[in-house]
Amino acid sequence: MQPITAEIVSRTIIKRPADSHKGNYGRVMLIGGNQNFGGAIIMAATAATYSGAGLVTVATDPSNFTSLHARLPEAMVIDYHQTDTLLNMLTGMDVIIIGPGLGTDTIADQLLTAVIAATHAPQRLVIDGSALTLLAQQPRSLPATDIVVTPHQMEWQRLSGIAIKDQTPTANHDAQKRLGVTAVVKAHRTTIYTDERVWFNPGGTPAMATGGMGDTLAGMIGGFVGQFDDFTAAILSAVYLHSAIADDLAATRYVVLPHQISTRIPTYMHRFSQIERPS
Ligand SMILES: NC(=O)C1=CN([C@@H]2O[C@H](COP(=O)(O)OP(=O)(O)OC[C@H]3O[C@@H](n4cnc5c(N)ncnc54)[C@H](O)[C@@H]3O)[C@@H](O)[C@H]2O)[C@@H](O)CC1
Ligand SMILES: Nc1ncnc2c1ncn2[C@@H]1O[C@H](COP(=O)(O)OP(=O)(O)O)[C@@H](O)[C@H]1O
Ligand SMILES: [Mg+2]
Repeated sequence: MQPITAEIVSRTIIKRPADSHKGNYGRVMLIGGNQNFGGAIIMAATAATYSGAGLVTVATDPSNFTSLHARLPEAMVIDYHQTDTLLNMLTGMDVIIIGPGLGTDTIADQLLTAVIAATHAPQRLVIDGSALTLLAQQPRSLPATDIVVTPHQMEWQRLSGIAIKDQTPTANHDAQKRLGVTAVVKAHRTTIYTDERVWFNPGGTPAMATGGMGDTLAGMIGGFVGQFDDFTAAILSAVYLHSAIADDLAATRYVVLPHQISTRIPTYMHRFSQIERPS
């Protein structure tokens, strides 16, 4: 196992070319947020936007439109029941994040099936939260493109079949290879599995044990993979920064809330982009 290092992050988050525009930094669609879990998709969309995603569209239940706009006017919205419109828009997206607050009812299940079938390379797919539970209940063949799953230990148990107590790096890596996607297994010390390697995140604090913390990470990962070409490095950088920001906040706070992390992402990205590293 290798630790994610600050060097990886500073090599990944580079200064933006002056001659660039929002179309260069990722069109990201987030799909989730049912009538009960609107907060999850709002937190994920907030994190994606603060992570630098060029254009953010949220496909969600219409009951979330007003609160989303009040928190995040930068985001566009679409009713996720309008499947034809959604799938049409999906073709123009660089990154699709599905699952935060999606729920596991029939509508959610059908939506996941439709989105997986419509996603094609070079689009990048982030599967989180309820979408992982649905995938565990009914496996579907995934498109041949960059895909990352972001389960916590219970979701990983459902998806991989490995009981939490048996989730060793070796067992997890075998399961990741079977699934054929990058896996971010979230815990106190999050581990990341690619075909080649196992990484661990050196940061993280129990001050992060708040609902929405993983939704925020999913949004960060989506924002980063939409901007930075190296898929693995973008994921590792998001995982590292998410907990590095939390660790700094936890130096003086008992609890860290997800939105407190999101609002600080641009400052941390700026800091890492200023560090010159030999390539
Ligand atoms: N404000 C909101 O709208 C929120 C919505 N959420 C959404 O709710 C849906 C269900 O997700 P949940 O994760 O709550 O429910 P799950 O039922 O998938 O998992 C939670 C269960 O897993 C257990 N568990 C074991 N190890 C764990 C670990 N390392 N980390 C976290 N939990 C662990 C917990 O104790 C709990 O019993 C998802 O779509 C999620 O995005 C949650 O993110 C909470 C906040
Ligand atoms: N004790 C802890 N130490 C380090 N990180 C933690 C701790 N508790 C939670 N986290 C982090 O918070 C996030 C929680 O994700 P998740 O359970 O999916 O949250 P949610 O679905 O409520 O948004 C993960 O990134 C996890 O690593
Ligand atoms: Mg989660």
